[in-house]
Amino acid sequence: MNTVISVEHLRKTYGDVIAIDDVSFEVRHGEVFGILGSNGAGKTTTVEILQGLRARTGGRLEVLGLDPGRETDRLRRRIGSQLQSSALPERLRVIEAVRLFARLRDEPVDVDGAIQAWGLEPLRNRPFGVLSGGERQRLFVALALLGDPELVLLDELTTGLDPTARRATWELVRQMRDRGATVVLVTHFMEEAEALCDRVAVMDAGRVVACDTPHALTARQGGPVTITFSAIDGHDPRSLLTVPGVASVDVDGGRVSVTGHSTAAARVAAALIGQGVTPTDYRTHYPSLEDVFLTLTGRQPSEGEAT
Ligand SMILES: Nc1ncnc2c1ncn2[C@@H]1O[C@H](COP(=O)(O)OP(=O)(O)OP(=O)(O)O)[C@@H](O)[C@H]1O
Repeated sequence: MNTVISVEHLRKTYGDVIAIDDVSFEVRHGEVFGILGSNGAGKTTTVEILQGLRARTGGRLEVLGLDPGRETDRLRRRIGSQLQSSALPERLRVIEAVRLFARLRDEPVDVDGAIQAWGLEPLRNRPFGVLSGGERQRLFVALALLGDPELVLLDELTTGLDPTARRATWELVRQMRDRGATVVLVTHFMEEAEALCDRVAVMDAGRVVACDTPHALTARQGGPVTITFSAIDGHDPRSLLTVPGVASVDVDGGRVSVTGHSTAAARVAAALIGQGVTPTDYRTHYPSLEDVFLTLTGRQPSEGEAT
């Protein structure tokens, strides 16, 4: 699979502040790659260096075969980048914004096609200033994707959106990927990363502390699976300790709690049925990316950098 972005030992300092200490990762063609981290982890600095908006202090970097530090203009024509909200004047109409950005592309852009594709037709003549958060994001996605860039960089795309608008925006990201773009998505929403990303890099204090698929990370670092159900008269839950993969069995206030390897959930269910016991409230909690994040960094994704 082609490598679209290759980052090796990237470093960025601002005077005494080490924003990026030592970051390495690769992004492959056609994937949605997540960069996760709490506030101040170095995510924005990383994606700004990737598109040549900031100079690196050290390390090697290649984006679409180009050096963002030296070949910035050539690179910018091939990538789509999400704007910050403040980047558009309040009175600029949606259609005017799309036309303006279309002119910045080398190749002719089908403006009406873009308006249709991203559901902007009803908003066509509305000024940017009156758009809702979700409508703005839709416009930003459309602008980032004008001219079908090979690589799209999105930084905190859904911050400030309500759950419905957030899910609608996730759909837009999936559409980008289906059109063949490679997407780099900066987020501190673990649920978003789990829903969208093929692979994620977890950043903490200027370093990548893990990089893999969400599934591999949760299987490796998310901790055990927990199974709970109500104790049943005449059944000794400790008999489950002999089930392969089970690590512990506890009974507390009539509630049985079993922990173990991810394969234990199915095996415990089978063992219970074999013992003639069928709990009606059998629940399984699989570790999530949030658990992984906590294990790896010792903090919640929304927490700031420890000082
Ligand atoms: N221009 C700058 N001058 C000095 N320090 C900076 C500058 N830009 C960023 N930093 C510092 O570098 C570190 C990384 O910042 P960055 O914005 O990349 O983090 P982030 O992971 O994107 O955080 P957030 O989720 O809050 O946006 C932070 O400690 C920040 O204060």
